[in-house]
Amino acid sequence: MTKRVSLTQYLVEQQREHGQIPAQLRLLIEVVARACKRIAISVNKGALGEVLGSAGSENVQGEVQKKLDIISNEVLIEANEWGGHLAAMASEEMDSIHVVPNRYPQGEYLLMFDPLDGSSNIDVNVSIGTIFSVLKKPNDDPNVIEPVSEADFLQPGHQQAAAGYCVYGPQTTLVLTVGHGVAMFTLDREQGSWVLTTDKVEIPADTKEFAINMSNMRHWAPPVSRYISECLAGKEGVRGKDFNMRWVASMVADVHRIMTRGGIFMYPWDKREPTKPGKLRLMYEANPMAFLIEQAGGMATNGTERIMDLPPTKLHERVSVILGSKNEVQRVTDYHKEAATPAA
Ligand SMILES: O=P(O)(O)OC[C@H]1O[C@](O)(COP(=O)(O)O)[C@@H](O)[C@@H]1O
Ligand SMILES: [Mg+2]
Ligand SMILES: [Mg+2]
Repeated sequence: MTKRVSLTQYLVEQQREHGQIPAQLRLLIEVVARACKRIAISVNKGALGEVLGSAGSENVQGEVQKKLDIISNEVLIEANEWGGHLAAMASEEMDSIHVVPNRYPQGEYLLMFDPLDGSSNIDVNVSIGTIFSVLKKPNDDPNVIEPVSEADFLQPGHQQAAAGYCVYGPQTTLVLTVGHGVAMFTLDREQGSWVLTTDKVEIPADTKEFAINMSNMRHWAPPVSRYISECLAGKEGVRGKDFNMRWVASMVADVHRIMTRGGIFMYPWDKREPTKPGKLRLMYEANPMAFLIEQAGGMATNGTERIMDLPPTKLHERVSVILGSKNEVQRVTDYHKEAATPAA
């Protein structure tokens, strides 16, 4: 029988043998993983646990909050605030940052999360998830006590110390990077433990599968229309191969499919609200997913630039997202560059 490796064992190995993560970060990830287990329990209760339906409130972005959005947000805050590894948290569901109260020990990390991703899928029993990202507080000199501010969070994605997501689907799976590859852990529901099920995830560079909300087609920019119409032309077109399409409408589930078998995911800028860079959030969705995708050998851009190099200007910033199999993301990015270059 092959030896089962738990999340704790994996993280301890990363810390001790490879010197890749400090103890504080290891403990912080374990707290987040425990919170995800609690969220999974609520998700699994469904109609029996009064967790379905709208909460009757709106978040800072004007989106209707579901009960599970609020429950998941509370679980993550409650689990993390007394852990002693954090200075503050920020969430898609909160207007501003949540500083760890000073009755609890203070840590040097900042945690950001989309507590419940794919909210429109909660009530219809389709896969949803939690996405998280960890940054280090810029001034972590223990001799200088400075209050945490929103500005501390505005670091580009390449400075993330860790990122991950948990997908609540037929299986509950935690996918994690601390900057040295990507590992997947499946929740053993009987034992209540995370078991390493895939190490060193690798996304194939080529794919025949794309994920985009096709109902927005008429609003897309020309490079996106060009790419998708070439995919749709199949074997007879310039690509010379048939493509398949998938759209779960939970970023976590769509990205998890790409992590597992490759593909390209796009939620690009479109003409509906030209001043809005995109629908997805840079800090809670795009940056952590870009970190995971790159760590698995894929690529993530906003059409022209690497997502993880974008300097954030505000907490709830939006961004255009193109990520997944390297050669396809490169192709869409090249189309954007060509479109921006005036013909000679
Ligand atoms: O319904 P649309 O426009 O296709 O949008 C789907 C996208 O919106 C999101 O649900 C946004 O996430 P939230 O549920 O956290 O707001 C993504 O997960 C998904 O990719
Ligand atoms: Mg989301
Ligand atoms: Mg959400």
